[in-house]
Amino acid sequence: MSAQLAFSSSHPPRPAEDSPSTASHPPPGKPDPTVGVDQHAPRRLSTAATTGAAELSSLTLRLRQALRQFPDFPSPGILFEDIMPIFADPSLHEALVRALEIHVLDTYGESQKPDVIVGLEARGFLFGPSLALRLGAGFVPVRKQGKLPGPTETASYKKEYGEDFFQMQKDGIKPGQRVLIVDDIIATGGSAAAAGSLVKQLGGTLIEYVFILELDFLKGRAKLDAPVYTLLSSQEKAE
Ligand SMILES: O=P(O)(O)OC[C@H]1O[C@H](OP(=O)(O)OP(=O)(O)O)[C@H](O)[C@@H]1O
Ligand SMILES: Nc1ncnc2[nH]cnc12
Repeated sequence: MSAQLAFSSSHPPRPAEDSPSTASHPPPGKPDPTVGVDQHAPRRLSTAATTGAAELSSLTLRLRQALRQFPDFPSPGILFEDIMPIFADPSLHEALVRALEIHVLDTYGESQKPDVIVGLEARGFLFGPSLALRLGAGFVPVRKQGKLPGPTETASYKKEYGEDFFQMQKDGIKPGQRVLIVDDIIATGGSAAAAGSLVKQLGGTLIEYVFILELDFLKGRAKLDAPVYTLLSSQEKAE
């Protein structure tokens, strides 16, 4: 039942760069790293990316140790993963936001990073806004039905222990904006899939889902049609 540390991602690492570049202005003599990348070619990580990977590894070890599990909450048979100790400790809170920042910058670089972080109610609100601020992105909430004023889009979903409706404000995302969805946990994937469909209904380009923790045995990522990254994976199926 113990949590396993993993950097779980469907992304290949970002191509090597010796100096920063953008899609329109790659460094002189270098191929544009965002165009025509051979996904299967072996890659050399830059010094910065290697340093980032080492820092990420040490941060996630600390984060994993902070998690607590509560059997039979909120209903019998559910092993509840409690992430709140991370937020009770400022140094772990900082470690979480820094780990996610490293992941996004190592994956997308400055030039391709998201315009908008979308966070899911309620636990996606705990770190989505801080991550957005670090990345210079906007933060837009996905809320449970009936909480947001003005015109909204609605999507229904089923989760590990119930059914619900999510909403976003129609003007929350401008067509073509690059969107990254964050939440604390992916279990069945129902919540995240509904959030992804809302982002697309609003015209956003969904670049990635990012979670702190993944309940691997529920195979929630199979419901998602964008890349998925989780800092930690955990919970083998309960006996
Ligand atoms: O992958 P899924 O099966 O959809 O489950 C994951 C979702 O369940 C939890 O939220 P919950 O709906 O319990 O609400 P809360 O964040 O308001 O506590 C969790 O924070 C995720 O949002
Ligand atoms: N097992 C679990 N622990 C914490 N949050 C959850 N959300 C859905 N399943 C969960």
